[in-house]
Amino acid sequence: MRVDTVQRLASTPVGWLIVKTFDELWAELSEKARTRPEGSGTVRELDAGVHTIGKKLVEEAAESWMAAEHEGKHRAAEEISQLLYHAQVLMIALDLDLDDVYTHL
Ligand SMILES: N=c1c2ncn([C@@H]3O[C@H](COP(=O)(O)OP(=O)(O)OP(=O)(O)O)[C@@H](O)[C@H]3O)c2ncn1[C@@H]1O[C@H](COP(=O)(O)O)[C@@H](O)[C@H]1O
Repeated sequence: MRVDTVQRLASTPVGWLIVKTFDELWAELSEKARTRPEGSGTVRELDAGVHTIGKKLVEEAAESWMAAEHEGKHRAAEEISQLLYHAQVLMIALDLDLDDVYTHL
């Protein structure tokens, strides 16, 4: 593990370690969309289009809900991370910036 990653590690309320923040994921996915590296699932998903991304988003929302009700908060956190990932992919597909969303918060 890289030294800067170790330095950023911190305990969370659910006892996990932070390895990537929302903003860091956004920067990474934006770069992938720009450079289109081979083997990137994000590039594959962007190429599949808004309909496919939207279905993944709804699927992860449902899995987050089910995990929250029946599988406990650790599993819910895992599913919510996937929900955030797919939300970011959908934003990139629509050429939305973070500020376009933040303005509604
Ligand atoms: N955080 C994610 C992430 N979350 C979810 N996914 C994708 O979404 C899929 C989850 O959907 P599925 O429900 O079908 O998968 P599953 O195996 O059934 O998992 P469960 O939902 O049942 O738990 C995963 O297989 C990944 O393809 C993600 N793909 C990528 N990332 C991040 O995005 C970065 C860039 O990824 P690439 O573009 O692939 O390089 C990576 O470094 C990761 O940090």
